[in-house]
Amino acid sequence: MIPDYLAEALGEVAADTTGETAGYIPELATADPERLGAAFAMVDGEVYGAGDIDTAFTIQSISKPFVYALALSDRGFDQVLAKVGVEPSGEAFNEISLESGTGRPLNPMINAGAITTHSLAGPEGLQPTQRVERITDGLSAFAGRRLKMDESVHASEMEHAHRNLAIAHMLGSHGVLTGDVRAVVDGYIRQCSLLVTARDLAVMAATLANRGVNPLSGERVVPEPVVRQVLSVMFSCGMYDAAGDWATQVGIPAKSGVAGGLIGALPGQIGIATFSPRLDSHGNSVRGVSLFERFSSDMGLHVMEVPAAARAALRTHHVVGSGPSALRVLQLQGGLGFAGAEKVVREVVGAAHLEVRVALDLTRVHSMDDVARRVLLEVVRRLTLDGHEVYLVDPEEVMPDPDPGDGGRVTVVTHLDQAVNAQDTSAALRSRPQ
Ligand SMILES: NC(=O)CC[C@H](N)C(=O)O
Repeated sequence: MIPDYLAEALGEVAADTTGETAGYIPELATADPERLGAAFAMVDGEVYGAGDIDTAFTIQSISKPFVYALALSDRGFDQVLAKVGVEPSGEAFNEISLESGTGRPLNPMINAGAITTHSLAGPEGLQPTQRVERITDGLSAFAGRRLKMDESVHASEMEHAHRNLAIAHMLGSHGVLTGDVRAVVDGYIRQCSLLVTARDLAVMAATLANRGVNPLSGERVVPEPVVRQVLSVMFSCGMYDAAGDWATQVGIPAKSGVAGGLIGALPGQIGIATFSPRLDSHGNSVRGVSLFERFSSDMGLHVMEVPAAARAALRTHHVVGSGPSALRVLQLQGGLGFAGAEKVVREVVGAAHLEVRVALDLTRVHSMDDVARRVLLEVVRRLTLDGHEVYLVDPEEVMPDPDPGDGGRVTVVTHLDQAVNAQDTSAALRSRPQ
């Protein structure tokens, strides 16, 4: 089903031959412009694809968020943020743009920031070759397999690296780069010359979506706070001077590369990668952008769209029985976060006509985060203090340690009918065994 959907999406963009392969790197200019592939990697490791998802090409700027993650992990936020900002530049990726005064690059997604970030990967004092090794190891961990370098692309790009060398010398003049500036540029271009496939990139993106744990290998590659930082910067800066359009039209943290790769990562959901070498004026893959626009609207992936789960957290809200033993039942569903739990608060706390007996039915809830748990415990506590009898229907025990404390009392049952039929909560119902 999903591969068919992907194949259909590829079919819809294949006719678009607008754009050009990257002309400023001779090796890339000769790439087959018709190559086209798309891959989804779920956070549980399932990978789907269609088209050229096993064709190797150089990662180029898609390496930038991953090396940024390594630098943040290796050197800490303070050291990295002192050298590289997080503001979108609104300029082309290879603009020689530095923050006035500090000389600090505006963000790690443009070349100035990425060259600086490259120099911050690994512990201080590494030799350039050791730093490239650290980066190769790190990006291989994100992919879940050993990545190799395309020496001919590296040589071709190094031969024409005038802009990157100019940027690096500007960084050196501000003390942002120290030591052998040319060696840093060479290392950065080696990082960009690592060979990946769309399948690899989808897994790398899924590792970010999966809080820094590679869903295939199970290896934790970087800590969660680093992932949040990287995804945030991808969202605001990943598509260079098309970042504004991207945020409104697609709305997924993303990163593009001039060899035609494009990735998107949605926290807790999915890693997406597309491959098509022809680029638009921003250096982003033309067909790749079209595919992401379609994925975002077809699957409701835009981060500003309310996920279905949160919208429908409160499945039903009804009363069973009548008179003093009537039971108000609130049936919740899906993965409960703050938004879902807040709906329960709105329904019951301070409600004008609320039955004495209230049941929160979690039978259809598959998970809840700590915020949701704390909100629901507070609801139970308040209802108890207001004189209500509260039941928690929780057959799968998705709510850990349901005791509200502070005078709150809840009776945990495994089936709703146990709450419906209860006459005397102390005798008829069992609490969760201690
Ligand atoms: N946007 C890109 O992919 C640019 C990467 C390329 N290696 C460069 O530095 O110019």
